[in-house]
Amino acid sequence: MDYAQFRYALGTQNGAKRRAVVQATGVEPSCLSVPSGVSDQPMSEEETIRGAINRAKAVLEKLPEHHIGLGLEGGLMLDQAYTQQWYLISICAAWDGNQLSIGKGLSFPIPLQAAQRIVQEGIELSTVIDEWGNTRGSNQQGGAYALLTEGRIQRADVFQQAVIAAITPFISPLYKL
Ligand SMILES: O=P(O)(O)OP(=O)(O)OP(=O)(O)OC[C@H]1O[C@@H](n2cnc3c(O)ncnc32)[C@H](O)[C@@H]1O
Repeated sequence: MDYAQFRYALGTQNGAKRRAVVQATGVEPSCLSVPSGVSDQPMSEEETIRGAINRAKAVLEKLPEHHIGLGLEGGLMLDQAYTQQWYLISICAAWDGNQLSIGKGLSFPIPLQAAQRIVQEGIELSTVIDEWGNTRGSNQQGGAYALLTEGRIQRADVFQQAVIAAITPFISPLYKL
């Protein structure tokens, strides 16, 4: 399968997200910041997916000479069913002007202390992660995944899998049977 057959437009300038697309497709996307239309810190899976879709559609509209618009969105969700735990999620939406596809990356539990500060102080996850890791711009680098796992998992790698999941239906012949 040739993931490099398309020209991709990515709805952000974020370095970790750009690397994820390069790793997933083997080609450099055109990057343009577009509004997600959701809060800076999405607090549910539904809101995170909506932000990803908004970005994918907006960037393809702005860069119509591309085949696929990609929206990558990070967010938090509370698992009320089993663990009462907050999870970091990484979603990719892919839109070709006709068909929409969603890929979901690794869902990772975040410490209660981080979730409480985000909810109570209205701050973003990256603020807490940068504070704890004594870094700046962690969301453009390894992210919370890298801090929590001491580098075993990188934000770009998680989004890479989400991107592959989202674009494979446009590429694999098995979806056209
Ligand atoms: O530049 P854009 O594309 O907006 O990327 P972003 O990282 O700022 O924004 P997202 O919408 O993907 O994520 C929502 C918020 O969650 C934060 N966030 C998400 N995943 C993160 C991670 O792995 N590490 C640190 N912060 C993260 C992020 O910094 C935002 O404040």
